[in-house]
Amino acid sequence: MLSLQHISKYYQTGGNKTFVLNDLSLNIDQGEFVSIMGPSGSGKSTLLNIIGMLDEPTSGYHYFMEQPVHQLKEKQRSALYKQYIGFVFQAYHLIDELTVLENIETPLIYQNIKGAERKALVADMLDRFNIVGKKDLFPAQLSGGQQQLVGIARALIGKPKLLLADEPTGNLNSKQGEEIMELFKKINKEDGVTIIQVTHSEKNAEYGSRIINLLDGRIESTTTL
Ligand SMILES: Nc1ncnc2c1ncn2[C@@H]1O[C@H](COP(=O)(O)OP(=O)(O)OP(=O)(O)O)[C@@H](O)[C@H]1O
Repeated sequence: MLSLQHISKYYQTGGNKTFVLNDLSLNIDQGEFVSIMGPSGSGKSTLLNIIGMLDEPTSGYHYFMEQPVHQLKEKQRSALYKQYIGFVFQAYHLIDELTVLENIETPLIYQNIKGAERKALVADMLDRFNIVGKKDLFPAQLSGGQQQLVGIARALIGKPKLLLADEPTGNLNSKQGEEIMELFKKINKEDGVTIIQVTHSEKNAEYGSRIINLLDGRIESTTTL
């Protein structure tokens, strides 16, 4: 599904190049649940953002769903993203002025899905995530755990093949975090959604089938569970 080959990313600081990712290669198959760990500054978010096409490497080859992402134009990349990828952020990134229902609906509007179908899809998602009663509330009226559920519902509404999550439980208490991890496990097992998550938590990482440890922009070790 995903192949990164010799990916590097550096920033020019003064006369020096600071490498955030250094000649990193990685393959991920459809159906995997991968956890990325590593100390602060080791390049985890940068790697996830490159996989999610929110950031570009300085060099290297990036293939996703058989497409050479490194050769695609911005418009083609964004079409690929919209079709296949859902992104969940630590800070939720919900739109404050929109209700729960409207936040979840947003990706479908971008995908030009008609009103009646949108309503049906959102209703299913609200039901599945047990948040029907919250549909007309605004994000500020929800707990952190509920906001993250909305963030995940929004990421999944377009039926992505790949779900990317950057510290999805970082702002949650351990019970809420566990619920999110259980939900990820279910999405991965039952719906076959491939998941790549960045986490600082050993416990959360173990929900995955493979743990990749980054150090200084390189893969230091990989553990298969
Ligand atoms: N625009 C930039 N200019 C220079 N350096 C940058 C820039 N953006 C990111 N970096 C550096 O890239 C490195 C990796 O950042 P990244 O966010 O990928 O790390 P991380 O492993 O996700 O860290 P954390 O666990 O703290 O979130 C950091 O040292 C950061 O300072």
